[in-house]
Amino acid sequence: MPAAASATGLSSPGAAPFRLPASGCAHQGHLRLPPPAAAAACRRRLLLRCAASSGGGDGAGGSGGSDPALEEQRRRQAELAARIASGEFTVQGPGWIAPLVGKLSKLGPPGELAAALLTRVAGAGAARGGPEIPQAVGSINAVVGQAFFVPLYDLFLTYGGIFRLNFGPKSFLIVSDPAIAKHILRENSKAYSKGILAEILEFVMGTGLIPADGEIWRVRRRAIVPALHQKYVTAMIGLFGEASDRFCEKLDKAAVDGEDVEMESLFSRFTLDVIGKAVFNYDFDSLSYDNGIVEAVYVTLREAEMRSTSPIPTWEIPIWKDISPRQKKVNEALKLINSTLDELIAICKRLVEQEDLQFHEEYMNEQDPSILHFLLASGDDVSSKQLRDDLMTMLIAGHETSAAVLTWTFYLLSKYPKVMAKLQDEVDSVLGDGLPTIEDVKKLKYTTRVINESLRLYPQPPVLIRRSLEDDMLGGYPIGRGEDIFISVWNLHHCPKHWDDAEVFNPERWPLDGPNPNEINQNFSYLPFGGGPRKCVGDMFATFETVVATAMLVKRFDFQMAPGAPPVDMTTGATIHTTEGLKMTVTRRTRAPVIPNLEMKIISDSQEPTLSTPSMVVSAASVASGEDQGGVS
Ligand code: HEM
Repeated sequence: MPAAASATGLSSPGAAPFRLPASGCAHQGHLRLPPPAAAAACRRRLLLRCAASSGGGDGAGGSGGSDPALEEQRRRQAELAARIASGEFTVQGPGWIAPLVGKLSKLGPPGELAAALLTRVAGAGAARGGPEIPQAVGSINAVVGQAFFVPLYDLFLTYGGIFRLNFGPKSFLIVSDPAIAKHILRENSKAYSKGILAEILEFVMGTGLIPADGEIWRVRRRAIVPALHQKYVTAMIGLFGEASDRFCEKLDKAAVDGEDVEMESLFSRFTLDVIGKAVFNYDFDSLSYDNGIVEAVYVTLREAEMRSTSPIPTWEIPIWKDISPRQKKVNEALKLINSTLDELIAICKRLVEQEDLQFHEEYMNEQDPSILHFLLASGDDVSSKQLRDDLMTMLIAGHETSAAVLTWTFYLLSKYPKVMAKLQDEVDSVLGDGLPTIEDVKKLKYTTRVINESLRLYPQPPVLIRRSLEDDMLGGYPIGRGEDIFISVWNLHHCPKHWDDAEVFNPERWPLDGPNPNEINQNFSYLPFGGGPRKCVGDMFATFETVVATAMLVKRFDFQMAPGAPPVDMTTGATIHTTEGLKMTVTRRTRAPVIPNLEMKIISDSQEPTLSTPSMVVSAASVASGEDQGGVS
């Protein structure tokens, strides 16, 4: 269970956002930072606390032995801690800023511009003479070579639930406090836009639902949400099962050939196949083939990820963007995707025109249950460009996220064999030989908890991005319009104050008979699908997809890290990737032979079951396949 979710603390002036331990380590703004020696002592205490709660040990599952990835993570944390303690990131804010901003503002437009710049560099609080948000300045080197959200965790432990981070002229507010996250995402969501995210994604998603703001977002959200109705999501379970079955065939071949497999790329292909069918009824079949369109999708995705992590926007440099081979490739990929989407839209339009249409709330075309079909059948009055933007957005939103969840779930399962054993027990008792049904999925409660817990440890994406559209108060601090904000879901999900043994993969922390954990019942300490009006529209879809895939894969196979596999480290794009893939050895599962007992049902030649005693069953199919006799299911 989450540890006590206190949202009051020492790091802000009023109703402060996050309370660090009663050691008084949290600092009240950059004007009151302790001297480096005190910071070092404070930092050591924090580290000790975190190390004590760090996972990799036995925990619920018992990985048995130290995890090199965790060791490396600890080493980096200690290194960064030493740099924080040395004062490298700490700026002492001068008290002359507020009066100077006041004077500059009175000097007409040039003065106003200078005041705005100074406000941006110094922070809104200082510029307004109000309490100042704790401030850290980083050298870009602090983030290079590791996923950028990792050092933010250490800074969070030092500076509290909201602090400012400056990289040269760029300034960001880092939010790791549930109450502030709730304020931005839900209570005052209208005052925040997608900011940088919209700018970065414009080239691929245009005004699709993720980057869109204002009226366009409102209209498109209202059109798209109804398409993911209960009946549609239930129908998708069949699709998840079929795709998982194809995945199993692929793994089966590798198991027979004794070849190790790189699971991260396979998960990516699996989820691409699923989302293509689900959103616009297109079979990428990327698990079987590499073709032009699959490559085009990946070129585009990698470009989006590169743009979201690159410090210099080379793609905006006028001549460079026309002659750079990389940009040419991206443009060609986009052209191919757009023409494919246009073709799919045209085909679907023809189908809808020929249909004897009776549109209603849970409308679904049995042959083509895709979201595109629903949107066109609903008479959605939308331009082809907007429709394309929406489809592209869902393709990307529903692809890499689910793939990343599956990747990290299987990594965690390989580290926690007891969790894997319990998971396989549940799956064996629930799933039969056919594809899972909605009833089965509802019974896969532990499997669902495994996914919930994997999403806690590896949230996808690890940060949510916003920009303030007006002045506001965050955790008692005034902030100005135009602030770029990162809500660190990673920090929220790893906060030692909120979670017992925060670093341990422990699906048991979520009771099986309890509600499905979400941002509401965890009061914004757990945000796997965001929160407020911009919450993910595919949360149910994605949960069922990852549950079905996990269940079907672990039913058929055992998974271990391959001998000599590279260490599994994190890197960031839009989601958390591994640095060098997830190389695993996959083996067919063998199960202990079932010894028939007198309580078992005897199957006659005619396949009509005759009961020798009133209760139990051995199915003819399982006898024929040898499943229960140590064979392969
Ligand atoms: C495990 C898989 C998934 C995860 C972890 C996930 C996570 C998220 C998160 C955290 C957000 C909120 C972003 C923000 O507030 O800035 C979001 C938004 C969104 N997601 Fe997902 N998502 C997943 C799967 C899907 C799928 C399968 C679809 C489509 C079928 C989808 C479609 C969207 C869309 C359209 C939005 C934007 C909603 C809006 O702004 O109104 N997602 N997702």
